Amino acid sequence: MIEVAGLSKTFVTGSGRQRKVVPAVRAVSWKAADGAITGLLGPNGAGKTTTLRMVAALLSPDAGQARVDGLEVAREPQAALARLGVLSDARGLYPRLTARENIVYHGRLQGMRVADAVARAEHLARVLDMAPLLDRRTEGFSQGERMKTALARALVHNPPNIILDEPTNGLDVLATRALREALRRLRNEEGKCIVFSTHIMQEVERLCDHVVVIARGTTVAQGTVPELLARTGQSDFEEAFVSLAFDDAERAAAAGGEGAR
Ligand SMILES: Nc1ncnc2c1ncn2[C@@H]1O[C@H](COP(=O)(O)OP(=O)(O)OP(=O)(O)O)[C@@H](O)[C@H]1O
Repeated sequence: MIEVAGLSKTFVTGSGRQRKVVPAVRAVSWKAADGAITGLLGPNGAGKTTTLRMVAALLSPDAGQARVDGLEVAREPQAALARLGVLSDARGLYPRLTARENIVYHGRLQGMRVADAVARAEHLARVLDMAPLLDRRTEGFSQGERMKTALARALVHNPPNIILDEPTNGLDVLATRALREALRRLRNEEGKCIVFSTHIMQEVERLCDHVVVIARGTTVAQGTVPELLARTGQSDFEEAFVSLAFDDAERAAAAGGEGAR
């Protein structure tokens, strides 16, 4: 289970007249259950990546906590990360190593024995339907092949929790479907707690058991897709999202832009 409570982060860039204060995440709170897929849905710049980076101990929060299976990430990062798989958008594979070597190497970094990491790579190759890739160098892999390899690498230590930052970025329709299928399997067969960020409504509708809508750095709504539809009185999820995530001025500006084209 992943739990975020009152999480906040402000970035300060530049100095003097160039000084800018960006409140990226403001008191964000949500819970992601085991055996469920939770989607963080928000427009560009809403604070999704910053939130997930705090969950992954890559950034420290100014206030609030992120907990992984009850372990506070900022206080016990190693124990929390042992229970967390992280797939960031930078896939960061070693091109000269095969997919198997990339996965096993990551397992070694996680403190696994070689034999265990090798066995786990084989298992994940079956679950993620990527066995033919295992002995190829990752140099030249397609986006979808890279994504599968990176996902296997993130899962090598068999973490009960997984976070993925915009995992379908750059994937074509078949690779996106394959990823969705893989995430469903990890939820249904292994009971994982899965959290992913996206700004794509269809992905959320097709995949998510729970949706957290983030806008302007804060949580504006959460629930199932039918609950969010009922709450906004909409039958179309895109309309529901727009009414939750944008204020009147933003909606009017977007409508003006559409009319002008
Ligand atoms: N290292 C940083 N320094 C300064 N500002 C930052 C930094 N990282 C993020 N921000 C700002 O924080 C805000 C939230 O960014 P974030 O990347 O978390 O949004 P996001 O919801 O993931 O957006 P997207 O869907 O566009 O990736 C943005 O205004 C962004 O410019």
